[in-house]
This record gives sequence, C-alpha cells and structure tokens, in this order.
Amino acid sequence: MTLSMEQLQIILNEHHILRSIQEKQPLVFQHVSYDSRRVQPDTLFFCKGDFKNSYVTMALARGATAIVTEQPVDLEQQACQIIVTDVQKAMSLLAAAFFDYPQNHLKIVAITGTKGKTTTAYFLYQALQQPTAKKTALFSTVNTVLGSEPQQIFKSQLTTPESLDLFAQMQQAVANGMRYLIMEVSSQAYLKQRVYGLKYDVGSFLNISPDHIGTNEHPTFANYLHCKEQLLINSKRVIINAETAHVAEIYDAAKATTDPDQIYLFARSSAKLQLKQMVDFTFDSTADSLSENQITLNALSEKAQALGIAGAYTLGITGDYNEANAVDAIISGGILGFQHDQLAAGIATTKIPGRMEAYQSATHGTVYVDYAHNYASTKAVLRFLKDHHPAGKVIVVLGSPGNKGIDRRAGFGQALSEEADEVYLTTDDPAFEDPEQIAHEIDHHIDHQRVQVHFEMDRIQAIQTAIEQAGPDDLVAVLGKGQDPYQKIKGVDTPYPTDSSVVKKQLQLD
Ligand SMILES: CC(=O)N[C@H]1[C@@H](OP(=O)(O)OP(=O)(O)OC[C@H]2O[C@@H](n3ccc(=O)[nH]c3=O)[C@H](O)[C@@H]2O)O[C@H](CO)[C@@H](O)[C@@H]1O[C@H](C)C(=O)N[C@@H](C)C(=O)N[C@H](CCC(=O)O)C(=O)O
Ligand SMILES: Nc1ncnc2c1ncn2[C@@H]1O[C@H](COP(=O)(O)OP(=O)(O)OP(=O)(O)O)[C@@H](O)[C@H]1O
Repeated sequence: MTLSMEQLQIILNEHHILRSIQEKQPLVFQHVSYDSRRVQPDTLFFCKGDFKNSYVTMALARGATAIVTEQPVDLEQQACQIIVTDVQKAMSLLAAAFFDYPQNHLKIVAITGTKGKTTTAYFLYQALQQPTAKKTALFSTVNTVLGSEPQQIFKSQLTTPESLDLFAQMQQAVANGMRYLIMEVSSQAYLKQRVYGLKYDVGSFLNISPDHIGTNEHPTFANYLHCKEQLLINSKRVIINAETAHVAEIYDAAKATTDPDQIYLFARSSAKLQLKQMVDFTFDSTADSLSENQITLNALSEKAQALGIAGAYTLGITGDYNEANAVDAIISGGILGFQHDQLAAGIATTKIPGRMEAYQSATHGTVYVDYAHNYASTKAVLRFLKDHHPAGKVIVVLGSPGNKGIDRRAGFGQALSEEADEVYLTTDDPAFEDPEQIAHEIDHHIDHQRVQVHFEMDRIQAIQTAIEQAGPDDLVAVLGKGQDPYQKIKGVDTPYPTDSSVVKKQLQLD
C-alpha cells in the first residue's frame, strides 16, 4: 500500500479540501498515521483532534515525511506541511486511496439508529454466515470481525473506527477473502467525518430519540438527526423503520439521493403510522415470551414481494423491541439477494453479547444483564420484562456515565419511575465525575412514592446485594454495561469483571 504526493494532490483538489502545500516534495508514502507514537519512516502524518505541536515533532523524529493539518504548525525544522480545510475529511479520502479502495470489493450494509444497531448487525451477521459461506465481516460496538479465523475477531474500540483504521480493516477483510461487510455507523462517525466519501450498498435507519447530545458529542438534537441522515444520502438502497420519530423528514432525506423504488419502509402491523400508505413490509409477533420470540413478515408492495423474504421467523433473542431489529436485518439480507430459507436459520440462532442475557436462580428469581443505557432502551427493556413477570418486583441495578450524556440521568429517573419497584444506583463509567453525585442526580428524577432507592457505588456489591435481596418471583435487571470489561475512571479503563461474570459468580453458575 502506498500513496504518492501527486495522487494526494489530485484527490484533495477534486474535493476542494486543499489550501496549500508548504515545502512540497515528490514523496511516496509507505504508511499513514494519526498517532505520533505509531509513526514509522515514510509516514504521512495527520494532525487531528485535541492536538499538540509536540506530536508533530515526535512524528518527524520517527520518520514522518509530511503532515496534513488545518493550521500550519510552528516548527523549528523545515517540513512538508499539507494545509487542508478539513483534516478529518482529508484523512478519510486519503485513507481510502492508500488502502486501494477496499470498499470496491465488498457489499456493504450500514446501520444507524439510536438503539438497536448492534443487535441488528448481529442478526444480519449471523443470518449471512451460511449463505455467504462465512465471507461476512463485521464492524460493531462489540466485536470487529475481519475473517473467520479466531485471531481475525477482536473487541472493538469504537462503534465506527477512525477512517484510517476503518479502511485498513476493510483492506484486511478483503485480503482475508471477505465479500460482505456489515457496519454500525454512529452519528459521531459523521460528525467526525470518519466515513467521509464512503458509499454503502444498503443503509438502514432504525430509530431516533434524544441521546449523545452534549460536550464532545452533538451540540443539538437537530445536529444529531442531521448526522444520522447522512448515512441514507450515501446509500444506494435504503431501509427505514416507519415507526421512527421524524420519519417524514428521514424519508425525504433518503429520497434526495435515492430513487423511492429503492427505499423500503417497514413497521409493526398494528402501528399508527404517518406514512402508512408507503409501507412495504409489516410484521406481527406470533410468540413473545421470556423464552420465545417469533414473528411473521408480510410483504405488501411489489418490490417487497420480489425479495422473497416474507414468512415466519424465530428470533434467537427475546424482547419485543428486538423484532424490528430482526426485520431490518432480514430486509437487508433480502436486498443483498438472499431469501427467506437462507436467512431464517441464522436469525433463529443469533445471540448478542451483553444484550438480554438471562440467568435463572432457584431462590432469587431471574437476573437479566442488558446494555440499556438511556431512557428509550431502559424503558423498552423494563416494560418487556415487567409484562412477563407480573408476580414479582422489578429490581434494577444501574448508574449513568460521567462527563457525557448528562440528560440520560433524567431519562433513567423517568424510566425507573415508570417501570421499576426498586433500584440500586451505582457506578457506570464515572470518568472524572463523582459516581455518588451522578447517582443523586438520577435519584432527583425518581418518583419515591413508587420506587425504593438504594445507593451502593461498588458495582459488584450492588449486583450481589440486589440478587441476595430478590425473592423467587422477582426479576433483577443489571443495566448499562453489557459485556464491558472495564469502568472508565479518570481517563483510565479500569478492569472490571463484566456484569455477566459478577451475576454468574453470585448465582454460582460458573
Ligand atoms: C470525541 C471523539 O470522537 N473523540 C475521538 C477522537 O479523539 P481526538 O481526535 O480528539 O483524539 P485524541 O485522543 O484527543 O488525541 C488527538 C490526536 O493526537 C494524537 N496523539 C495523541 C498522543 C500522542 O502522544 N501522540 C499523538 O499523535 C492522537 O492519536 C489523536 O489523533 O479520535 C480518537 C481516536 O484517535 C477516539 O478514540 C476519540 O473517541 C473518544 C474516545 C470517544 O469517546 N468517542 C465517542 C464519543 C465515540 O466516538 N462514540 C461513537 C459511538 C456513539 C454511539 O453510541 O452512537 C463511536 O463511533 O464509537
Ligand atoms: N429497537 C430498539 N428500541 C429500543 N431499545 C432497544 C432497541 N434495540 C435494542 N434496544 C435496547 O438498547 C440496548 C442496546 O442495543 P444495541 O446495542 O443493539 O443498540 P446500539 O444502537 O448499538 O446502542 P449504542 O449506540 O448505545 O451502542 C439493548 O441492550 C436494549 O436494551
């Protein structure tokens, strides 16, 4: 993989991003990097984000031959400086070129939404395993899958990687023989231009509700929605959950660049809809319990019928809110050219780490571990569990992260007031804040007439006590961390055994 100065100049000029090149030389770059600690000789180095000039000095000392930057860097030595209007856009475009446009060798399905991205990605990944002969890669919040060998599967750092990492990983997936890629695309990825210039074969919009608004994330809800809509503008074919808020605006955004014949809308049959006449697929739940989840998918429009995916499906994961996630995955599979019988087996065996994991105990009810961490997801999970446990109490263990998503605290308070009987407020990635203070902020939004509140900042202790106190008909929901093996404390990922391990140990299921 290489990139020449000549190629770089053509690409940046084509996209009107290049301002000037200082100390230009006819260089050929052997590496690209945004981290001075990883620079090798002949690296093109990108100055991005919360940046210090000393990083450039380090990069040049380690052999970087040029830097890409928005502002000229004041250096003691002479250096080739490529000045651009937007370094993140430049990095994405140049990364695609450096890694030789790996997207051209992959059918790419991109998924966005406030909730359900990972679940949908896993449903589709599992559904495609058999029909694509395991030639499907995955970029998800949980795992990155670049091939079918164990060493090609690893924990992800971000939902959507930085563009340099994204194109590098795509290139590795292609080298490993992958032909399909399923990727979650966060709104942050668009905010930070991590996928600038990338087009998808299929793009899905699951839902949107207020989230990720605040310092380091989106300044407003309008900006959050705008960033998510970019996915549709960059997709050849589009799937939209017609039950989402703002559906008319989202459909219009998709229609701006995609022929309506290539846009598929789906919804639950019973849903009250703004765009009812335009819905292509409806679905009905035919079994919805704590152990079973089955749906029937109905194809209404001609283009929907042509996909050959209508029929009955069993889902490998419970929760009524997961039905829409599965339907989205099934339609994606249909658009890729696979039919009902090819997709159904994978949908039936899908399990998602840290989502709706159930652990049965003889004397302390059932314990659920789930990744719900905002109002919409906490409400959805607790309502589903409560409906199916009419006899006992709903006991919840949760916290809220520090230095981000501050409005989640009110959301948790509201969801708990609506659905819980008892809560153990605890620690969840407090960052630079005091977890006890965060817990009190959640508590401020809880209706104390309805919910009994306990404070226990040691998360392991909070889980153990909640389980010990639960009776045989009660349920305990441990929410927010899923399979996270750390607590983010004062800038350090402090090891944490995962909620599932703590629960299993307490229930002696190990
Ligand atoms: C706000 C945000 O998106 N920040 C991301 C961004 O940070 P940044 O560009 O400011 O980088 P930085 O870590 O502050 O450092 C600045 C630059 O100096 C470089 N550096 C640093 C030290 C050094 O010695 N030398 C050096 O060159 C770094 O490599 C970097 O390029 O680039 C970093 C990678 O270089 C990411 O790790 C970081 O994500 C942070 C950890 C984060 O929390 N991001 C969240 C908000 C996020 O992106 N979340 C979404 C999911 C949201 C959802 O659920 O919908 C995601 O896609 O994961
Ligand atoms: N369609 C949905 N509507 C509401 N809640 C959902 C939906 N799908 C999943 N959830 C809830 O949200 C949690 C997170 O689900 P998932 O990881 O699939 O979403 P995500 O969009 O990837 O989330 P994040 O962006 O926070 O990583 C689940 O554990 C579940 O509690």
